[in-house]
Amino acid sequence: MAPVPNDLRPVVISGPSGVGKGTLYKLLLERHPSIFATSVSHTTRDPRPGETRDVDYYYITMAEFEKMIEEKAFVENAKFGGNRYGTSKRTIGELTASGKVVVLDIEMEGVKQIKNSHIEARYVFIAPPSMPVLEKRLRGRGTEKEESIQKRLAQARLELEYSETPGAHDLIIVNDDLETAYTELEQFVFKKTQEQDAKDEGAASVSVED
Ligand SMILES: Nc1ncnc2c1ncn2[C@@H]1O[C@H](COP(=O)(O)OP(=O)(O)OP(=O)(O)O)[C@@H](O)[C@H]1O
Repeated sequence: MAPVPNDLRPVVISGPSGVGKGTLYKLLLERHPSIFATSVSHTTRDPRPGETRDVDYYYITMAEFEKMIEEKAFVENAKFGGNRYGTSKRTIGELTASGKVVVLDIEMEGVKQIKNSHIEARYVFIAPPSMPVLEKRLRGRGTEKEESIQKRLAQARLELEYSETPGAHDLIIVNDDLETAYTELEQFVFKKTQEQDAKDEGAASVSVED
């Protein structure tokens, strides 16, 4: 039977491009589909062939997007190639209220925004074993041109620097061996909160006295 998580706070996964965030994120959702959920983002870009409205994205106009920013409806939002993307507080709130643990795959600026939005969340940073290994994975994936690889490696250095800021993340996982990294992630997300630990200890001592 699938374990039940004690902590429903969203899990924000970040780390440099090519480090394996997407791979770890997908494993978590595949192995525990009834526990974890992805949050559907809002975007101003048009749907691509094969995408489904309200499943892949909530497609909205630029005016609607700007209104949502004004209303502080997003925990984070970003612009890529002229299009805007955002994660809404409401989407996260509804999923959490339905008992799911929301997992977010977010880049560094988004992580900083989520922290400023003051939502309760847990922050996991995925680090590469080394820069040469990261470069090898980026090249091995075969999805990037040379210029894009260099850009991603430069950004990776900034992300690694940020990960060294005390308190920036609750956990840093070095993704060397995939299954080992996955186990660390799983253990972290199923960990009890300190309050639950204290409550359980209290309950245990009562039963001992009984
Ligand atoms: N522990 C690992 N050992 C070896 N290869 C790995 C490991 N984890 C992931 N990979 C491989 O590294 C490549 C990059 O992984 P992935 O696409 O998940 O990275 P990402 O961090 O999500 O990148 P992006 O932010 O660009 O989407 C993939 O080809 C993946 O199969």
